[in-house]
Amino acid sequence: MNQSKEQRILNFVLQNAVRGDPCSVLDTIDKYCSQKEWAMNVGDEKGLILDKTLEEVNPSVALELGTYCGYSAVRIARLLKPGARLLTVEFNPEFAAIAKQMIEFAGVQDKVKLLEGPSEEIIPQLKKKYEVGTLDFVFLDHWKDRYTPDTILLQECNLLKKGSVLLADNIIVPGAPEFINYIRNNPRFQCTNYPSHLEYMKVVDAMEKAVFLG
Ligand SMILES: COCc1ccccc1-c1cc(O)c2[nH]cnc(=O)c2c1
Ligand SMILES: [Mg+2]
Repeated sequence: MNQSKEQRILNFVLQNAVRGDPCSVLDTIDKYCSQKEWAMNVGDEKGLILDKTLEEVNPSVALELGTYCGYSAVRIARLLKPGARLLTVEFNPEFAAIAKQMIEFAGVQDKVKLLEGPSEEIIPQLKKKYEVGTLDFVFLDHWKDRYTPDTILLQECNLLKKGSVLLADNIIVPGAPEFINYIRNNPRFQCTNYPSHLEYMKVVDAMEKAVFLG
């Protein structure tokens, strides 16, 4: 059975990156996906916006919705302070299996907990099953039509506190117009738009930061 693109990306990392070196893993994925096969990693340009937001927030507990191959999980985990942790949610079992290996190869497995399943099922389990109090940072990078319902669910589950930061990918492409309408018209969030480009392409994209005001 021929390999998936995600398996080819992982194999390229296993053969070309330095085990235990997150930056080497990120650079190797970016090299493969810009030169050989495009893939929906947040990438190096929008990745810098993610880095800067993480350095501002310096989260103790971070949540990622949409793991894919684990690129942004590695990107986030490499910047976490000692004792801080990332919970990352992936619905697709094939992607989750690839991401698990990617995270372990990068050596950040002690900081990352990969949760396989639909976000709408996992979010309500975070407090009791995964011992989460509140979330300092949430990266939304999954199905665009889940951005709004999952943001509402995070609030309903009391997982956000004053100052919690949401960062959403793909505001332009594929686009999340309903989320933008919801979050920018919601007085409980302070929003900032970050223009950028679709990963590995000259196509315009953007990220949106939304700070929960409590
Ligand atoms: C499967 O579509 C791939 C694609 C095709 C064209 C343009 C954008 C995207 C795209 C880019 C992303 O960063 C994404 N991030 C998370 N979940 C996505 O579905 C996603 C899709
Ligand atoms: Mg994305």
